[in-house]
Amino acid sequence: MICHAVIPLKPLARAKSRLSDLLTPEERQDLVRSMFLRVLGTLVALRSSLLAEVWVLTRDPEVQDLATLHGAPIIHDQAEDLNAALAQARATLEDRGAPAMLVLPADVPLLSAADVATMLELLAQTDVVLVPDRHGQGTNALALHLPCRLPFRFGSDSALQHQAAAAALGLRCTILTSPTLGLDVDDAASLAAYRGVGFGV
Ligand SMILES: Nc1nc2c(ncn2[C@@H]2O[C@H](COP(=O)(O)OP(=O)(O)OP(=O)(O)O)[C@@H](O)[C@H]2O)c(=O)[nH]1
Ligand SMILES: C=C(OP(=O)(O)O)C(=O)O
Repeated sequence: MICHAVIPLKPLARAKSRLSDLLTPEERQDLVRSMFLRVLGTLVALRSSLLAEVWVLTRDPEVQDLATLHGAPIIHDQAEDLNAALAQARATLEDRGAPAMLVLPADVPLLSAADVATMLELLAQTDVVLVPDRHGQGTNALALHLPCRLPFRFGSDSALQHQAAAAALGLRCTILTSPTLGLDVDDAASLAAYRGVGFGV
């Protein structure tokens, strides 16, 4: 399954606001930048094998420069929020005839090549693959065949929201739990877990 990965990233200066009590603005930006580069590095290493392309969805000029340094094309985020930005990115991929889309946020730094391979293996047998966060509530990754009408429902309880939206469209949704991809760093506990494995500011 040749797939296009999309990494959405909001402006660094606004990222990880939930960590503002713990980290200074500079520490937050360093954390987000380092996590993004880990995710980007993992994915660009899979181009020409599992992935046809790795796109970075952002409006932040620094993030665009980092993506370009890694040979990743930009989708300039012109939307109001994450779900609208992902819909914009999906339209771009569909216009290019991409057969599948893999959404991987920039805050899942333990992402492994095996995670990507497993998601794409599962996608060959289903309509949607969803990786929930470690609590089973958020959505840490989503793989779709294109074209696809599934609405993006990132936000609170998004794992259930995406499953319900898939069911409403008659789409089969396969859940993949992963100890690596299941960790998104967005609060004190997940930051401690990330630091516990030897990373993170
Ligand atoms: N391009 C783009 N990416 C976004 C947008 N909103 C969130 N993201 C990214 O989507 C991923 C998951 O979002 P969150 O977990 O909410 O991350 P966050 O917004 O930095 O965290 P908080 O500010 O604490 O809510 C992260 O990589 C964000 O940078 C958006 O409007 N546009
Ligand atoms: C946007 C999401 O991430 P978080 O829950 O970390 O905000 C989500 O899981 O839908």
